[in-house]
Amino acid sequence: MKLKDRSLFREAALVGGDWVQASADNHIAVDNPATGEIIGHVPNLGAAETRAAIESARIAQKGWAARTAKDRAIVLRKWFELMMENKEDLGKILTLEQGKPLAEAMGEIAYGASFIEWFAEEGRRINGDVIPGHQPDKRIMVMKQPIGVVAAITPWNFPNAMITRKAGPAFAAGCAMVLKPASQTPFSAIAIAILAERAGLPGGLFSVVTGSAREIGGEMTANPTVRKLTFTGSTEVGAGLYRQSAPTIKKLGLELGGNAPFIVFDDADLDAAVEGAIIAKFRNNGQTCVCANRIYVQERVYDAFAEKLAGAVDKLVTGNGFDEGVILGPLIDRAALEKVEEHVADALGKGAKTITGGKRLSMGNTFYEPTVLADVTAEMTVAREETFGPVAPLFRFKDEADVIRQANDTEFGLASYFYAKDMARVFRVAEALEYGMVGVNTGLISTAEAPFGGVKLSGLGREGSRYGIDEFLELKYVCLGGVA
Ligand SMILES: NC(=O)C1=CN([C@@H]2O[C@H](COP(=O)(O)OP(=O)(O)OC[C@H]3O[C@@H](n4cnc5c(N)ncnc54)[C@H](O)[C@@H]3O)[C@@H](O)[C@H]2O)C=CC1
Ligand SMILES: O=C(O)[C@H](O)CS(=O)(=O)O
Repeated sequence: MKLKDRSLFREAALVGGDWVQASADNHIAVDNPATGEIIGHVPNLGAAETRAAIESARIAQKGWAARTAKDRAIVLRKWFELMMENKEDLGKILTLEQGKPLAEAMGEIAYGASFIEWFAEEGRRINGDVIPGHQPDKRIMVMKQPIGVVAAITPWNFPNAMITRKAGPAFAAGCAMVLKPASQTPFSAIAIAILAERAGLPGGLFSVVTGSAREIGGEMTANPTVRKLTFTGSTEVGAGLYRQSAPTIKKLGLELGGNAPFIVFDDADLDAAVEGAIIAKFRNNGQTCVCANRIYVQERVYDAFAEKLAGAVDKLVTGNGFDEGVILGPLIDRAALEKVEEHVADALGKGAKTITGGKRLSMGNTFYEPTVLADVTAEMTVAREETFGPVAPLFRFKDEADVIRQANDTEFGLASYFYAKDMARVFRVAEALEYGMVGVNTGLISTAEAPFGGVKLSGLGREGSRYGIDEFLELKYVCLGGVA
């Protein structure tokens, strides 16, 4: 991997303003999911280093919160500019450790940086209220203040954007952050921490602690100095962190698993629906929490849609993310590929048919053909569990009532999508879907301007938009008496 700025690839963690190098006898190896080769090592840290990072954060946060919103915005704007100036290097580091094609990785850098840009602006509009008093001599004020020290735990599938979607509002609100990135993809986090230092973020305000998830998470959830925990990842882990945070009553942000329905009504523009399904299903090789996990097609257009979708899927090239023309990279690891194989085998065993794809590729242990399955039913595992891979299962439905029932038959509620032209239907279906987000005639909804998040087992809170900064603020009510 050739970088313009080699210093952005650093085998070290950032603990309270100090860089801790990976040692030969206590490190975590990081591999390239496309080839299996080791690309570097990071320190295997635990509770003691996490405690130190939290204490440094507590101290640094006081000074940071005392600065004006404009001062904080200037530093964040500089951080955004440095990310964009170094987009190619950051993209290469991301492709190397996560596998997505370089163009998609650079797209993630721009998407991730957009949260820093957005919240640099939002941070200057954290306004309170002055409310008419309830008695002649009283005046009521409402202040919004930073919650303080924030702990963040992020996943491997978006190693840049899932961090900046939290760090942007946290720092804009005047908070400090201690981050544990996914062990599969730490170098993207380290690289943006280097740029944060260059942008002028004070030492100790932002730590990146690599190592034992259980130990680091255990300290983050138990330490009373941490007033907010923000997590993106699986529902299972999120529920555990929720339990662990209860004794210290922390504010929680949970962006968890999904099981998105993608519905094609018989009045849909089928070519547009195919284009949307390709994005919603195969972005990041199907490894996003908002990926279409179930595709419902109304009976009258089922065969036409299935044929068009299979034709588009056959054009998707799978391979190493650094190779020209590759659209789909590897899955993150062998276990992810085996989960995809299990889902396909279960569906075929219960009567589904393969239209295209359906087996692993010989180029390595993490590559799987983009796949379309027909005649999928609710009894199959793919209907209930997130596949997190390049498999598009097609279900049939009769009418609106039938598909709303099927689409809502899940304990998840993150993203949902449907294609239809009739405006009355668009309102009826958007209102009936039990999800935090609904894409209408589009398969790509994620943007810094909009509130991202889910309901039910998909999590708590929203990230991005003007709502996202409230997650890092506390309201203070001040009652002024004696105002005669
Ligand atoms: N709602 C959303 O925005 C997103 C949800 N996800 C969900 O996450 C899953 C895939 O991502 P993974 O990284 O495999 O999820 P994961 O939940 O295994 O890991 C996520 C993060 O949690 C850490 N972690 C794991 N066990 C922990 C513990 N006991 N204590 C503290 N930290 C722990 C991991 O090291 C990683 O940093 C899928 O279910 C996907 O839907 C992933 C990305 C975004
Ligand atoms: O799945 C995730 O990790 C992200 O939330 C996906 S998105 O923000 O790029 O839609």
